[in-house]
Amino acid sequence: MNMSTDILARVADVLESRLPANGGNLESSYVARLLHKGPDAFLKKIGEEATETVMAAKDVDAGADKTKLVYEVADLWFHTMVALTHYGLRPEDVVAELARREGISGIEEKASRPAG
Ligand SMILES: N=c1c2ncn([C@@H]3O[C@H](COP(=O)(O)OP(=O)(O)OP(=O)(O)O)[C@@H](O)[C@H]3O)c2ncn1[C@@H]1O[C@H](COP(=O)(O)O)[C@@H](O)[C@H]1O
Repeated sequence: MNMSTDILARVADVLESRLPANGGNLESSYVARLLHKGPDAFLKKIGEEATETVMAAKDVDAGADKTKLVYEVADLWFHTMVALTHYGLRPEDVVAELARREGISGIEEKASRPAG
């Protein structure tokens, strides 16, 4: 693993420790509270952060600096990682899927799908 995937794995370890089953502390942990509230709460956050990402990208198109876009994508990745944690998945699963797709053109992949 490299530095980028190391940080994803370390954050995922912390997120797992916040699961209700692992005694996540509702007093001190934002993640424990979000996981405790359940899917509706963190899936709503993913929708919000995706929208904020789109808005930040449009701001870059209009001349704004790119820092806000990085913040919003970090918020989006973080909240998707909370969802992965709830569903018993890891960022390594997503990285493995991207690795599987590496070098396969999207156009080629779509054309090879069964008709119908
Ligand atoms: N990467 C993050 C991270 N990114 C964003 N956030 C929090 O996500 C929350 C939502 O952000 P918003 O700007 O949408 O805030 P808001 O509108 O006030 O939030 P809502 O009340 O609508 O949910 C804020 O409280 C942010 O601080 C994060 N909280 C935690 N982490 C990671 O998760 C770890 C565990 O966090 P805790 O469980 O809180 O200790 C941390 O050590 C970090 O590594």
